[in-house]
Amino acid sequence: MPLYFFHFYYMGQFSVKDRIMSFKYAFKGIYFLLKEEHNARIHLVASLFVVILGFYFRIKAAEWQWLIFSISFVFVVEALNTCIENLADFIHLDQHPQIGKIKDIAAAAVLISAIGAALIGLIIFIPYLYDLPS
Ligand SMILES: Nc1ncnc2c1ncn2[C@@H]1O[C@H](COP(=O)(O)OP(=O)(O)OP(=O)(O)O)[C@@H](O)[C@H]1O
Repeated sequence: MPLYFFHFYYMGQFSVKDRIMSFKYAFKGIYFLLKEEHNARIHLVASLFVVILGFYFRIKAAEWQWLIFSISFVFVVEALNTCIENLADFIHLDQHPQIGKIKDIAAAAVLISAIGAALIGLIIFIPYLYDLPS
């Protein structure tokens, strides 16, 4: 019997219903993120503003690609940061220097992604704002 047969056997039956449910859970995750994380809401407002600006200046396809990538990247990092914070609180609700360090490093990841996104935004929009060749 080929090895991959056992692999698929142990994975269980493929189910369209289960796949649809996994989408539902993921959307629930987006709902939790926007409901509980103020930073995610700020990012949403900033993203909408930048998208409106993109349409206003009719930016190029390659510029949209960078914009979409940086917007989604910050959301991804924010979601992972929220997971880490929730897990840390679940494991150890009391104050602990190690938990503090873990949360600080997770917050650093969000900050780094946000700085990167802001720089990409500036590189795209400054030429449009000052009518420079982009
Ligand atoms: N259990 C803990 N032990 C030690 N320090 C902690 C603990 N919980 C939080 N801290 C410190 O407080 C900071 C803020 O933690 P908190 O969980 O409030 O995140 P937050 O500021 O609400 O983050 P976000 O804005 O992403 O929701 C952490 O980065 C960490 O330095």
